[in-house]
Amino acid sequence: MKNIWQTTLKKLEKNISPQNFSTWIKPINFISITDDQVNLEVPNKFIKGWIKDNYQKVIEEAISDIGTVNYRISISINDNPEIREKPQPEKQEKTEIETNKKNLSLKGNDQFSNINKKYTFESFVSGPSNQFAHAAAMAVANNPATTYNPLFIYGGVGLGKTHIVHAIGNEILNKNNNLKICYYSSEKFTNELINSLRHAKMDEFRNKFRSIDVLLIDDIQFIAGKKSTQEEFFHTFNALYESHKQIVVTSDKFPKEIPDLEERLRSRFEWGLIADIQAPDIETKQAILKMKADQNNIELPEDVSFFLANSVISNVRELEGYLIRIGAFSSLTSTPINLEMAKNILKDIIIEQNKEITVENIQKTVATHYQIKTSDLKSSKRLKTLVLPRQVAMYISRKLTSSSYPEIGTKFGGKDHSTIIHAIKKIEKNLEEDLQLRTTVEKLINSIKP
Ligand SMILES: Nc1ncnc2c1ncn2[C@@H]1O[C@H](COP(=O)(O)OP(=O)(O)OP(=O)(O)O)[C@@H](O)[C@H]1O
Repeated sequence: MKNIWQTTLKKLEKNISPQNFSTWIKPINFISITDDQVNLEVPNKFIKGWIKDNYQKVIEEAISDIGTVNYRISISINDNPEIREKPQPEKQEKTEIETNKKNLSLKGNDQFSNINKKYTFESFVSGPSNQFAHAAAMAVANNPATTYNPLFIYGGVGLGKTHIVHAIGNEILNKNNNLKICYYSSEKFTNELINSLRHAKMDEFRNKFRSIDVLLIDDIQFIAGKKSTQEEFFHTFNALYESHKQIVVTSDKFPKEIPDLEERLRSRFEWGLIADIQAPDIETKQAILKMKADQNNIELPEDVSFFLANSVISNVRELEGYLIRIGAFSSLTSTPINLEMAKNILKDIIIEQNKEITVENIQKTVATHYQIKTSDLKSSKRLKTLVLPRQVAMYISRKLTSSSYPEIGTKFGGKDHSTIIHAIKKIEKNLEEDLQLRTTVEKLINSIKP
């Protein structure tokens, strides 16, 4: 019977992206088949819900295809983490420091954790754009180091990554104040490493980081290109992972998109769960505004909230900044907030609603994202690192502007219209299969659209 499941897995692997396959399908345990029912087991409620919503039909079809029976699946939960197949960390050479597990620097959570009490799950508004990351973060906070390790959260600037990471820390601390939780930006990690190197205090540094129960590292993209930081972080990661400690990492990019990041680190980030945060929709932005207004005792009329939510494309920090500005003006002048006042205060800073979308703007945005020159997009160089951005830029140009294929061709250095059609078809096809590309293109489109 287990053979049926093995064959099903092979079929599913062909039809589901590797990322989704390893996140959702791999944790499934086959239990038994009774009549037309296949009994499966998963480690927690979150995975069960996700599979039911997204993969139940695909799995049922894949199993039913094998024989003549139309199977249904039944999923139960086994919350014993041992049943979950986990990738085994590569064996790491032990340094003398790693074998010395003495706790030299950790004396108590409060002086060490750097957790911002303000950022909690209660003060985090969940909506379609961040639902997945939010649910994954809650799962980690409820059961650290059992299911999703590491948890890798990525998303654009000001979309709540730091908030959610602190929320994990606060939630864990609320439940178990004895755990050593440590929040660090990757910049701070680097600085501390440099100082420790300079002052010959590497033993202390290592002991400190390797005696943590939950390590929260924010903005990991900043260690890109820094060889010794990556090296040290790699060993810290391994030491913690091997001792079943929770690691949470945030980044502004998907692991594969972080330039100059060592492959061995990149692959470790992909061991656990990768969850993204997208730009919030209008409703979520308004809900965030309401929460922030309440927190700051600001009376925010509905039309002003709508105006703000509409004016800020994605960055929640920016949204919050505008709200505080209007609130401050209202309080200093003792006048209630209204739409005219809000428009007046923000007239110089708010992004114009009708910002024109042009092929040139699209080229600039895409080139910045991929860290290449706009002239490379217009060139005919066939380097792999240029071909994809070029095709993405062509695809978005066609999608967001009314330019014809020949017009787009002209703006891309005089290319034939058939080249543009080919590029667009290629991207359309890849978008169906490649989650990472889909996320990138969605992010680019969101940042280009006013
Ligand atoms: N869903 C949300 N609910 C409530 N507040 C939010 C939400 N998303 C973002 N914020 C708020 O927006 C501000 C910026 O968020 P945060 O610093 O977490 O963003 P970030 O993604 O870490 O940004 P960066 O990329 O610059 O590091 C914070 O004040 C945070 O509380």
